[in-house]
Parts: sequence; C-alpha cells; structure tokens
Amino acid sequence: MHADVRSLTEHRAAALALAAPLPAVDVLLDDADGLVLAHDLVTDEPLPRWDNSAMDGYAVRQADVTELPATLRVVADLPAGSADEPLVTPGTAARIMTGAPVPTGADTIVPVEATDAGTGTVVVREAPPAGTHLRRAGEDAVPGDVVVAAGTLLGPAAIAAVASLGRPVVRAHRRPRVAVVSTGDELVAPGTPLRRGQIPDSNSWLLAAAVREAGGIPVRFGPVPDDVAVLRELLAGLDVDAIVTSGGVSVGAYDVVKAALADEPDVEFVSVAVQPGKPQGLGRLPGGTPIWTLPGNPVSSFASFEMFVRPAILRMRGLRDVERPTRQAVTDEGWTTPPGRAQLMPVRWVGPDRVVRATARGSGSHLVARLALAEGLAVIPAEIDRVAAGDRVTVLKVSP
Ligand SMILES: Nc1nc2c(c(=O)[nH]1)N[C@H]1C(S)=C(S)[C@@H](COP(=O)(O)OP(=O)(O)OC[C@H]3O[C@@H](n4cnc5c(N)ncnc54)[C@H](O)[C@@H]3O)O[C@H]1N2
Ligand code: MOO
Repeated sequence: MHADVRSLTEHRAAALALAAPLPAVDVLLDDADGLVLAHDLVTDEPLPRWDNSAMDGYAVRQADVTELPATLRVVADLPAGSADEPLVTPGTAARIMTGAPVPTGADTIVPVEATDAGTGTVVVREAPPAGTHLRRAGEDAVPGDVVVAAGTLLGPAAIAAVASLGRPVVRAHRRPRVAVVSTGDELVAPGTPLRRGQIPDSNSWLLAAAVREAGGIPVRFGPVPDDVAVLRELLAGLDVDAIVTSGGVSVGAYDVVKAALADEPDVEFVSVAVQPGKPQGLGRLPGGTPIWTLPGNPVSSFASFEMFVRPAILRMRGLRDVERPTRQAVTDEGWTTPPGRAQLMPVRWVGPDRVVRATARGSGSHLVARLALAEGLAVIPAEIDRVAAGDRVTVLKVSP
C-alpha cells in the first residue's frame, strides 16, 4: 500500500479522535428526550417512598382474616394521594386504593373483588397471605442507588425514572450543531431550472438529514461555488461545534475545499483505501472546530458520513457506544471489489439473513437515486477481491 494511503480503520480512528463529549447543560425534562445524561443520577430517597397498595381493596391485619368470612369495621377511606394516617387496630380495616400509603397496623391488602365492598363494615370472603399486594418502600431503589447512569440515552423510560425521582431538570450533553456545506459550481438548489452541466445539490440535504438522524442539529449551507475566498469566509464565520463539507477534495483543477484548507496546519488530506470514499480530509480549524471534508460523489458522501462523521457526532452527544448495529448475512449474488480497498456496498434485505446489492449497478459513487433502496452497507475487507454468491458478509444497518 502506498505510504499516504490510509486504511478504513485508521481513518475512522482519526475521524473519531476529533470528537469529545460536549459540555453538560441543565435541561428541562420536556427537552431531555434524545439527549445523553452527563452524570450518574443517584436517588436520595427510597422508591417507592413508602409501603403502598398494589390493589383497590382493604388494608387489613392478617390475624383478623385467618377465619373466613370475616367482618371488619372500616375506619378510614384512603384514595391515592390521601395524607391520612389512620391506625388499623384488631377488628378493623381501611378501604384503600392502588397507590395509597398502607396504614400502620395493616399487613395485607384484600382486593375489593374478595369482599362485599362495604363502606361501614366489610365482609372479607377470601384473604391472601400476609404481605400480598403490598408494594414495599425501597423495593425499586434505595438511597444511594444509581437510577440512571451517566452516558444513558434519555428515552421514554429513562426520562420517567428521572421524573420519578422528582427532578424537573437533568444535566445532559447538549446536541452538537453541525454545519453542512456542499461545494461545486455545477450545483443549484432543487427546483432551480437546470442548464446543461448543472445538477441539483443533493449532498447538503443528504448530510443535513444524516446529522439530524445522528442526533445533531444541522446548519445547512449550499451550494457554495468553487471559489476559495467565498468558502474561506464562510468557514471562518461559522459558530458551530463541527463542520462537514462535500466535494472539492480530489485532484481536480477546481477542488475548492482542498485549496481553501491547504494552508491549515491541523487539516490533512489523505487517500483512504475504501470504495466509495477514497479522497478524504479532516482536522481542526484555527479555533479548534473539527472539520470532515467528504468527497462529492453522493454515495461517497453517504458512506463517508456513516464511517467517519456519524460516530463522531454520537461521541459529541456523550454516547459511549458509537457503532451501528451489524448483522451477518449471506449474499444472493456475487460482485467484484476494488483490489487493495475495502468496499462499502449498499445492500438491501431479501430475507432475514440474505442480502443483494441495493442496485445491480453496485457501489458506483454516483448512483444517488438507487441509494434510496439501501438498507445497509456490506463492509468488504480490503483483502477480498471478489464476493461470490453464498458468501457471508458483515452488514452495517443504516436504515432506521
Ligand atoms: N483524476 C482523479 N479523479 C478523481 C479521483 C482520483 O483519484 N483521480 N477520485 C475520484 C473519486 S474516488 C471521487 S469520490 C471523486 C471525489 O471528488 P470531489 O470530492 O472533489 O468531488 P467533486 O469533484 O466536487 O464532485 C464529484 C461528483 O459528485 C457530484 N457532486 C458533488 N457535490 C454534490 C452535491 N452536493 N450534490 C450532488 N452531487 C454532487 C459532482 O457533480 C461530481 O459528479 O473524485 C473522483 N475523481
Ligand atoms: O472513492 Mo470515490 O468515493 O469512489 O467515488
């Protein structure tokens, strides 16, 4: 392998090394969904906070219901939320609803279905063993327990756990704001009439959606012309956490991204032994903002984002696991792969463990329309020159 060619793994590590979890901020629970908790959330109270009833029924003393039927005097009525603290003495019961604190003296809950549902007195026909239908203080968590660990993605269940501790605010990593800049004189906004040579910009939309899907906040620019001064000015004025560009990084005469960043000491341009996605750049701008410069071919942009940018965004959000799930599959068809380069082949499922290429035309980096069929990227190692029908491949699951 040529000295300035990097392996997919090496470039991925370099891309990820640019990212660190963003600072934590206080976030209202309403806004916490999808953020990542920045510290262990420890309870200082038991959960449940007190013994409470798991059933609508009667709180009784077990000794009073050993012989059945038993008639007990009802001394209290305890809906959920009741602050009453009655005493259940021998021969008495308290009517109680699910969630109400169990009164002192009672050790058993008799469901209403096992009684005559009386309010002055109650006849108990059947009684469960002592302790039944009682939800004990601390059986969910005791003081000092980590209820939600740092690094947890705050989904519905984790947010419920936070709320149940009585915390209206959590400290979570803020989402990265990621500028997406597509470059190329040939590009116009979708909807603009095309003259010969022009095409609609699709990468800024692709990358903005990919940033959002990765949990970042995209700030989309594009298309930016092949003008070094314009691009430099745009990049210098950005107030974001990271930047992704598309286009202008190969060896063409008008490769604007490469030209604009050529003198940046902390930005490097390399060839990566992968197809699609060979020409790549990455590094930091003078203020420290990480930048990944992806090739302009749409499938190359897509695959490069998957490999190099998505994991970095996940890390900035505070996630520890930044990998896509993979699945082993058998391919129903064969294809050739470029010698000495790993291949990222867009595939779709044709059975639970079987894939074919998303398009029969393969991994061609311009096949943007057919890219929409891709459900995964088969990652074919650089040493493999040919994939045969029936071969096992590792598939990165990229569709939601
Ligand atoms: N002589 C060589 N030519 C090329 C090489 C090489 O090694 N030697 N590498 C090829 C590979 S591989 C790739 S990938 C591309 C990467 O080129 P750039 O990153 O400089 O991208 P552009 O030249 O700007 O564009 C390439 C292609 O993609 C289209 N494009 C660009 N931006 C968008 C966009 N936002 N939306 C839709 N389509 C876009 C553009 O029109 C070009 O067709 O270089 C090869 N060439
Ligand atoms: O490596 Mo390029 O990304 O194939 O078209």
